[in-house]
Amino acid sequence: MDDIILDVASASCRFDVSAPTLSRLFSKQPRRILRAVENVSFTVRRGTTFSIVGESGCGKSTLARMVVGLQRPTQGMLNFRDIRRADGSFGPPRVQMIFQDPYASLNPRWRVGDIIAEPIRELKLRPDAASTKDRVGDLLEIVGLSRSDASRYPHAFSGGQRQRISIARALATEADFLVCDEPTSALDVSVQAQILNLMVKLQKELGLTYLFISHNLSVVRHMSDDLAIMYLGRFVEAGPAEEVFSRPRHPYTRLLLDTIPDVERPNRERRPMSGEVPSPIDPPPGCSFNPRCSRAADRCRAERPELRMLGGVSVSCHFA
Ligand SMILES: Nc1ncnc2c1ncn2[C@@H]1O[C@H](COP(=O)(O)OP(=O)(O)OP(=O)(O)O)[C@@H](O)[C@H]1O
Repeated sequence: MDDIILDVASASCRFDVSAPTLSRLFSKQPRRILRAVENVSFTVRRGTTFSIVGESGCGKSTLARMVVGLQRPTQGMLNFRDIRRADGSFGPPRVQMIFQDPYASLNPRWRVGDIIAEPIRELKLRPDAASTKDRVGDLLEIVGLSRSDASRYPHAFSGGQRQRISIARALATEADFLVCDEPTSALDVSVQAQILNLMVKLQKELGLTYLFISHNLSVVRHMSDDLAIMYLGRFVEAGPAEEVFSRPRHPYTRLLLDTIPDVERPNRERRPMSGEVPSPIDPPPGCSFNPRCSRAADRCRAERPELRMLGGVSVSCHFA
């Protein structure tokens, strides 16, 4: 399946973080604009996983929130294309978000069965209480829990099980497109793998499309079809995941790759990520990565490199 389901064109999100007007006028401070996402373009193909990776504060969550409509872009467009579903209906995909902290996103006072049934009732996806209950049971089994878990409360479950409940609730809406914002980063490594495997299995079985956000390249390594590396609000490298992993062209991508363990090369030297991400309010001139780049030259400090295509991958580096 190669049809485009999401089209993002030159999307930006800027926040005005100036002091309140009066105090700004008295102290003659200029306006302070934070560029959380700057001029980002990409497409997501139906049934695939598009991953966005970058350090904390690079704008991943803001982009995810724009995709689900929780944050308006200040420029550019984000468009979901109509799709034909298995039941024959035609229309925009149903989009749901899965958050990092499954406990915070589940109402602790509700039984799990009610949490999962709520969207089914709200969207009138089942004709009566009995078939809703049946569907809840099916969903619990689909995510690897048991039907009897419906009567328990969220606190009775482990972090990994709670994330399974979040996934079941998202699927209860008959979602086609899941925006997953660091869905495993609050979990132990072994549990992370179980949740990722579940997501891969569900994608295959249900034809789901994922926009997967992570700060950790190793998390997305085995599940991404396409990958974008984000730095200070911009994509610095984007393309087919295999190509980016096997031939990273941007120095920042290489740095991110250097920080993750490689089972095939266990003795490889692993360099820790050094330096701080500059402020998105006052980004450095030229390439925003230049203060941390070992290869930075005068040109990098003066001129911002545009994204250009190199072997099927777009890269913004003067020396790629
Ligand atoms: N509503 C807001 N008002 C002002 N600034 C914001 C707002 N939301 C996000 N930001 C800023 O935008 C930048 C990008 O934040 P965002 O949360 O998108 O990054 P992130 O890559 O998801 O980081 P993290 O992984 O830590 O959540 C940060 O500097 C953040 O402080």
